[in-house]
Amino acid sequence: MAETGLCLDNLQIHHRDGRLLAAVNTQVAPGTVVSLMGPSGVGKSTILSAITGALAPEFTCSGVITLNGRKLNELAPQKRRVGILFQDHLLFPHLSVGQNIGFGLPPGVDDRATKIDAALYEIGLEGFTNRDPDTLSGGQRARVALMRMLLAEPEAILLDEPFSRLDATLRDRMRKLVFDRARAANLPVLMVTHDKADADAAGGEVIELTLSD
Ligand SMILES: Nc1ncnc2c1ncn2[C@@H]1O[C@H](COP(=O)(O)OP(=O)(O)OP(=O)(O)O)[C@@H](O)[C@H]1O
Repeated sequence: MAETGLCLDNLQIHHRDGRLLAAVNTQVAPGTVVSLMGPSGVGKSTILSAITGALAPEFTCSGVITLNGRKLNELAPQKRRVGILFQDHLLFPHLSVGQNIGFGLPPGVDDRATKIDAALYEIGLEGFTNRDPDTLSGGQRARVALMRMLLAEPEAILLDEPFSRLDATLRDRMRKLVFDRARAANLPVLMVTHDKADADAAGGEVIELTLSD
């Protein structure tokens, strides 16, 4: 049977000139979190880009990335079914909150307005459909970004320091929301963080990357 979860089998990222940037070999089981830590510039975000298919042309990657037995390496980003959350909780500024959420829904899905309303209700933002994203607080933006990602029904979640800009109370709430949702949906989560408390809250394996010479 094909292996479930997210597997990074000897994933190596090289600069175009051949220098090694980062290497990682791990398996993230469904419903668990693996934390990627290490100094600034060690290549944590670049590893996530290799998984989403958004690796900058300055880099190449080798090794095999599989998600629930599907090899991702050559797949177009939109076919990988990997969701990612960033620290800036990037929302489309020219779209309303409802349209931002709706962006996560697969095209052609029925009853979009009802699904968007239900999603907003679930994150405590009932009635926010027509609001401009710029009028939201950081915590509200974070929840909208999370919902938009989940509605796309990803098979794995990548987190690039999504809690780092939130204040302590919101950070706790957001961590719980993300980890609970991932566990409930049995999704593997790979989280980049500088904050040991994030890794402690996640409770899974911690991989410490070190700078190569
Ligand atoms: N698009 C790019 N073009 C060229 N170099 C890049 C690009 N993106 C990142 N780099 C370089 O690759 C290295 C790794 O960057 P990356 O963002 O993956 O590190 P990181 O470990 O996530 O750092 P931080 O913790 O500061 O976010 C850095 O030296 C960075 O300057």
